[in-house]
Order: sequence, then structure tokens, then C-alpha cells
Amino acid sequence: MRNARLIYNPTSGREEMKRRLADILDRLDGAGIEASCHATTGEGDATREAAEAVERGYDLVIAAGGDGTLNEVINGMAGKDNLPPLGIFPVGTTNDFARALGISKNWEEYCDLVIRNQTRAIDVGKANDRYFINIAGGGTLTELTYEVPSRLKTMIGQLAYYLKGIEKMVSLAPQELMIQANGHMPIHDEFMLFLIANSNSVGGFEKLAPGASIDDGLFDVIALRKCNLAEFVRVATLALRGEHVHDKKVVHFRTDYMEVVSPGQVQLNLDGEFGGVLPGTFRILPQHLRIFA
Ligand SMILES: Nc1ncnc2c1ncn2[C@@H]1O[C@H](COP(=O)(O)OP(=O)(O)OP(=O)(O)O)[C@@H](O)[C@H]1O
Repeated sequence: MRNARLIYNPTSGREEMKRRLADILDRLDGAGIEASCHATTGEGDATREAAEAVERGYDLVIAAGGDGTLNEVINGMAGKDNLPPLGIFPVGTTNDFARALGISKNWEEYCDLVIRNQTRAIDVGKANDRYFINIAGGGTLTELTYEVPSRLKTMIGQLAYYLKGIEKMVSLAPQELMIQANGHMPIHDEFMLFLIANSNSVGGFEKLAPGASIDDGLFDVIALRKCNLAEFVRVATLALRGEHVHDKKVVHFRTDYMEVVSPGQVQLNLDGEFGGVLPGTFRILPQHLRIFA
């Protein structure tokens, strides 16, 4: 018998977990996995529960929700020793990470994968004292992720960001950044945004970090230098096809550690959530977490 802790957000997406819960528990139980459940009540709850689940020595943890819930669960688990593997039921409005890992939305198939104990180890990013799995970003343009309405994202995916980006560019000021990365010369310039990608699925833009791999022990860093609206439209259009990385306005490199500072106030975005402000140190924890996938 394996014991599991299932942490789910009852409000995620179309409240799917409320309908599915009994069936999921049944299927796991039938295969010798006894799961106890916790329905989250609000912000921060999933983090506390996940940390406790690790401390109490559960054999596995399952997070059910959207990227917000998953980010909270990862923040409760990462950094600890003897981590149990993590399962993900992607029932949120945005499920970028599950998409990046090819995790099935079919709950029966996914239960069977958990039952078979089929896992892969993935890198986890650490930004100052917080963790992320998809992406860390900074610069005014990254605020897009808060501004594009969920419904629009679901309907038209990456096009929603593209359109909002163009709309926002009109009022945007670049920010001065100093970037120091392991294995690279320091860079000091004005940037519209910088992205530190761990996976290649970012807000529906699957080609934003086209070469990023979730288990290579490296971040793919993409930064857009100061540019005007016409240049932005060119780069954004190239980004739809993953060809922006060769543009002269784009800085692209791989690293396992970097520091970013700015004389201005630059907000950080971690997996789509507000993540504090610069200065930031970004470190990769290679293959830190096993995921059922
Ligand atoms: N019971 C609850 N009621 C309201 N909010 C909650 C509850 N439990 C958790 N939350 C919060 O809801 C946030 C979003 O959840 P999640 O990502 O699972 O859903 P989602 O449907 O994908 O949402 P989003 O519209 O943000 O993509 C979480 O970060 C969490 O802080």
C-alpha cells in the first residue's frame, strides 16, 4: 500500500475536481494507493499543505488545479530532502506546465500512470528564496501575464499575448539591467524584458524558448533589448515561429546560475505570479523533483 496526499483547488478551472474526486480516489484505491485529501481554501494553503506532506513522509503528493496551485505546491516541496514524486491533475484555466510535460488531461490515463509509478526527474528553478518550474521573468512586458484575461487566453492562446503586447508596447519604458551569468560575459544594457525559461511552454507560446529542456540542468535566457514598436512587432512575429532567438534585438544564452540587478524598480514574475522585485539570483536545481509523467 502506498499513501498519497492529494491537494486540490476546488475552485480551479470549471470546478472539475468536485466532480472527479470520488472517481479518482476510487481508481487509486483499487490499485493500492490510499489517498487523503485537502481542499485548498485560499492563497498559500497549498504551499503549507505540500510542505507538511513531505514532512509527514507521504509516498507521493498529487496537486490538482491550475498553474497557480501547482506553483504553490512546488514552493512547499522544493528545497527539502527525500522528496516524494509529484502527480499533477491539470484542471485549471492555464496548465502550461502540464502541457510542457505532455501530462494527459484524461484523469483515468493519468491515474494509471501514477499507479505504474512512471516518473521523470525535472529541474526546478530558484529565484531568490522562491521556486518556479516554467519561467521567471522581469520587465514591464512580463506584467502581460496578469493582464491577459484567462478567458481570452483559453480562447485564442498565444495570440492574446501577442495582441496585448503590441497594445502595451506603446506606453512602455525600457529598464536598465546588469546581467551576470555563469559562463558568459556580463551584459549591461536597456531591456524591454528578460525571461529565464526552464521549460519550453510559456503562456501558450511554445516556441518562446524553443530549445529549453526541463531536465538539462540549464535555464534558457531570452532578453529583449530596448526597441521601438515596429521592432517589437517584428520580434513578436518571429517569436510565434521560434525564430526570434537569432534577432539582433534578442539576447539568448543558457546558464545554470545568474544574477540580475537594476538601478530601477523591476518586478519579477514567477510562473505567472508576482515574485518580488530585483535584485535577483536565479539558480537551477538539476533534476530536483520527480513528476509522474
Ligand atoms: N478555495 C479557494 N478559493 C479561492 N481561491 C483559491 C482557493 N484555493 C486556492 N485558491 C487560489 O486560487 C489560485 C488560482 O488557482 P489555480 O491556478 O489552481 O486555478 P486556475 O483556474 O488555473 O486559475 P487561473 O485563472 O489563475 O489560471 C491559487 O493560486 C490559489 O492561491
